Amino acid sequence: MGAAANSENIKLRQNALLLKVCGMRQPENIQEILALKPDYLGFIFYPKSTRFVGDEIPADSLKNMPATTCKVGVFVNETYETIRQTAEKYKLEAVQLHGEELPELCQQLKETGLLVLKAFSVDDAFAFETLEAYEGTCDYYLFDTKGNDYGGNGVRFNWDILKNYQGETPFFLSGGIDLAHVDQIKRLELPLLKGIDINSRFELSPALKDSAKVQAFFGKIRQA
Ligand SMILES: O=C(O)c1ccccc1N[C@@H]1O[C@H](COP(=O)(O)O)[C@@H](O)[C@H]1O
Repeated sequence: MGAAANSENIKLRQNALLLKVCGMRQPENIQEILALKPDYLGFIFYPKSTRFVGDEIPADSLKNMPATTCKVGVFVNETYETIRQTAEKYKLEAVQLHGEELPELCQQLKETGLLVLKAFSVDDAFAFETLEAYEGTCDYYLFDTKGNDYGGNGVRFNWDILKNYQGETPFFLSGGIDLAHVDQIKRLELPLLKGIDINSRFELSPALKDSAKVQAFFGKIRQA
């Protein structure tokens, strides 16, 4: 799917929470999750992650994905060139920058037509002023829990802190989200919350998603 078509799709679905399943790797498992029609599917291009795609996914296998699902590459402190080349190779439509990437890199990548999600590690001391420099440089923020690793820690942060967010960029909620959290998510009164990202809490083993559990989550969250 091209970037323009993709942003059109996202606009059409902007009233519902966008659902992203991250950390995919095995081709059969990818097909199982695609059958559930996620809005975004994430692939980790961070070599130190247990979910690193490595060579397990032939670049070709990501080329023929349904137009309704946006392919996201997750990167940690990579260069512009590496991200661009990887995006080209795997035909990614979006990039999630999950390290200490600067606003300039977000802007540069956005200008290429890629959708840009910039992740921030949140704890009770998170300084929302940090985000001011990123306004307008990315399409979404992604608020994840500050933990030992860059991502995939499986731990939630205190969502109440998001009431302090004064910015204009819409965001995804991430970090340890599990099936049991659906009701709490639905009660959140955060107008700029546009998407939910699930990952390690839906796994049978690293990068292998439990499709029945993902289906249960999607079913509950998509219920009016
Ligand atoms: O999942 C990983 O291994 C990972 C590694 C490096 C950067 C990001 C990573 N995953 C992202 O982490 C968040 C939260 O995941 P979890 O629910 O806490 O397991 C999610 O956005 C993933 O995209």
